Amino acid sequence: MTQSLIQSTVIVVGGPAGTGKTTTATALADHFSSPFIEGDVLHPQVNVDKMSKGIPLTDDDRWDWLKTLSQQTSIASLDKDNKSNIAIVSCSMLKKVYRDYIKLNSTNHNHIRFRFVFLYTTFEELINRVENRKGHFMKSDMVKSQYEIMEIPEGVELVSNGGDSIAIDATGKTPEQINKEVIDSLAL
Ligand SMILES: Nc1ncnc2c1ncn2[C@@H]1O[C@H](COP(=O)(O)OP(=O)(O)O)[C@@H](O)[C@H]1O
Ligand SMILES: O=C(O)[C@H](O)[C@@H](O)[C@H](O)[C@H](O)COP(=O)(O)O
Repeated sequence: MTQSLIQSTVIVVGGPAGTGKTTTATALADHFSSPFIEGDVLHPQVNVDKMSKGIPLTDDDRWDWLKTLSQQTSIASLDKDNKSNIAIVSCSMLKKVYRDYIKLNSTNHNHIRFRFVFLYTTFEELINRVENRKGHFMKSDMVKSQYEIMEIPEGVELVSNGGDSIAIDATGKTPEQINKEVIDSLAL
């Protein structure tokens, strides 16, 4: 695939609960003047109910949600009124198979460049942040299951090796530092 076929870019900001997805995605949207879609808003009510009770989602609960967020963000990136030709979405995308699924289920994956920005930090920091977060269905008892299944992008997944992903260790960094590191690493 040559660069000339690329019409737009979808940036998916991921990582476990409390890692800073919404904070980073909002800052990226501001930087690029691009739309930001909060992935949690696209869950069907049945998923929200499950997570609210502290029950982790299964892969079968996730596929339709991942497809929906991929397609809505792809459409937003291609919208003729979106001059940046970039759209941003937050999604935990904890496993490689979810990242692959998001890309393959886009409306037009041959013409959309994907960038998966995976943020991670320590388990203790995540627990602390999620416990202090108000008004969200994810409670801190869900962080353990997320941390256990989390696959930080590595090897051929990385942009530096020809892939679509960047992995950012957010530990001890301010949102501004993280944002700069992300923008420098995106290779857009
Ligand atoms: N780099 C950071 N350092 C310290 N706290 C942060 C940082 N990034 C985000 N936070 C805080 O952590 C909490 C979770 O951030 P949020 O962006 O909502 O994460 P997520 O969307 O991944 O769940 C919020 O209270 C936010 O203000
Ligand atoms: O920021 C958060 O609170 C979480 O990351 C939240 O977004 C949740 O994890 C997913 O929406 C559920 O999906 P998974 O079970 O696949 O993480």
